[in-house]
Amino acid sequence: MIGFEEAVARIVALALPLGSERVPIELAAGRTLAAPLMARSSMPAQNVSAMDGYAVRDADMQPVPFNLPVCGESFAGSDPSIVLTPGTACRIFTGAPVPEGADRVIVQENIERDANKARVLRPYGPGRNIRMAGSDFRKGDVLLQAGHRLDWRSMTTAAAADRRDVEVFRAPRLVILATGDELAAPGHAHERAGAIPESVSFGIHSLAGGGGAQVLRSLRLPDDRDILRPAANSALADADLVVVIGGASVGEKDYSREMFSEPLDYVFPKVAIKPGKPVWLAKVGGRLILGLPGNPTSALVTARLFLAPLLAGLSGRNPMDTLAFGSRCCLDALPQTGDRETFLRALRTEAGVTLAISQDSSSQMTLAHSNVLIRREPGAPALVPGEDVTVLDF
Ligand SMILES: Nc1nc2c(c(=O)[nH]1)N[C@H]1C(S)=C(S)[C@@H](COP(=O)(O)OP(=O)(O)OC[C@H]3O[C@@H](n4cnc5c(N)ncnc54)[C@H](O)[C@@H]3O)O[C@H]1N2
Ligand code: MOO
Repeated sequence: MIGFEEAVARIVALALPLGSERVPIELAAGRTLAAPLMARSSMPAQNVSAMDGYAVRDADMQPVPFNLPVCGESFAGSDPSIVLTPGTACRIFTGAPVPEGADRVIVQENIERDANKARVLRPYGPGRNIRMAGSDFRKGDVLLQAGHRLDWRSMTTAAAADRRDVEVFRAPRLVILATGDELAAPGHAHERAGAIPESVSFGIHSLAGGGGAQVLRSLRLPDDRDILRPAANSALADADLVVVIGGASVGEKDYSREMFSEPLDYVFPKVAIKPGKPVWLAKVGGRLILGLPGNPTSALVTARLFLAPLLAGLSGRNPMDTLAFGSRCCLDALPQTGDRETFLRALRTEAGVTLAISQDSSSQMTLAHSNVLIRREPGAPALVPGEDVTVLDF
């Protein structure tokens, strides 16, 4: 059985971008640029005022107080070709074109307006209060490099480039299949004896969306081969990646592998980790199938460790960026690790990390109260409180 590092190495080798497409900027959030994004025009396009006040010429300045007649006004969006008549001031607002000939903008707090006159009352200081054309970026500048993921901050930068469409890597299409006779839609489990709420797909859907996938559908299926097989085949027909939840182990109704008609070409059939040993990844044609164990904590831990880097790579990002391990002081004692690499659920606070109250792989309560995984090597010794441990955001 391969270990965690080898499983990740195999994912990195096969998680390559699925190609690129042009999308309207309003659909580009969360996508990764497939080409550099160049500015169509300079920002600002002309010299603009940084403040609300009056544009003046230095040659007209006198010891305060003094008066200047006000001729004209410039608002954000006004005609940029306006010229400042010598011996006058122009009323101006933040973001408005600075009239040709003006050297500075005096903020209105230093000026008293009296009908057509601006009376400069106080010394206005050395600041010119003018943003020069191209001072943020210039026409043709590369604002964002290929490989950059458009987050909420860089979406603003991208839109500022004045491009209607952007070239991004294709979002991996995902189908989620949750299997198990016992599963009911949340809100309906109590209606049937033996049923439990199908919960894992909700976590996986959310992780996948945040990871850049387009989730085509998420289905809840019984352990019935006649129902599983067509669902599995149509998932493979539509998706780049199918995520199957449950049935990964050796139970008599564990059909997650045999529900696919075509033979599975395993990337790995299981991994020596705890929790989540039955996790598997296979190729069928050009598609991928990731089988997650049904136990909710096992499913979410294996999704964090393997689905996150897989989606990153398929959508044009570096898979290893999702596996940035750090080090933290552990406030609890840790037991010796068994023969599998172990990922303990824990909560990070300013003081350090504390173990989740239950380390059972079926736990769902603790998922909401954990935000890191503590990674421990196989056979790692017991630790006393206060020692540093390796952690990953969870
Ligand atoms: N004899 C053995 N038994 C088990 C082994 C083993 O090696 N030999 N492995 C254990 C390990 S480790 C795990 S993890 C589980 C994984 O089993 P499956 O992937 O086959 O999961 P299921 O049997 O389908 O379900 C396990 C558990 O999780 C609940 N479940 C399943 N899907 C969902 C869902 N979508 N939402 C909420 N809860 C779900 C299910 O009801 C079961 O309680 O196998 C061990 N057994
Ligand atoms: O992988 Mo299982 O997660 O140990 O219950």
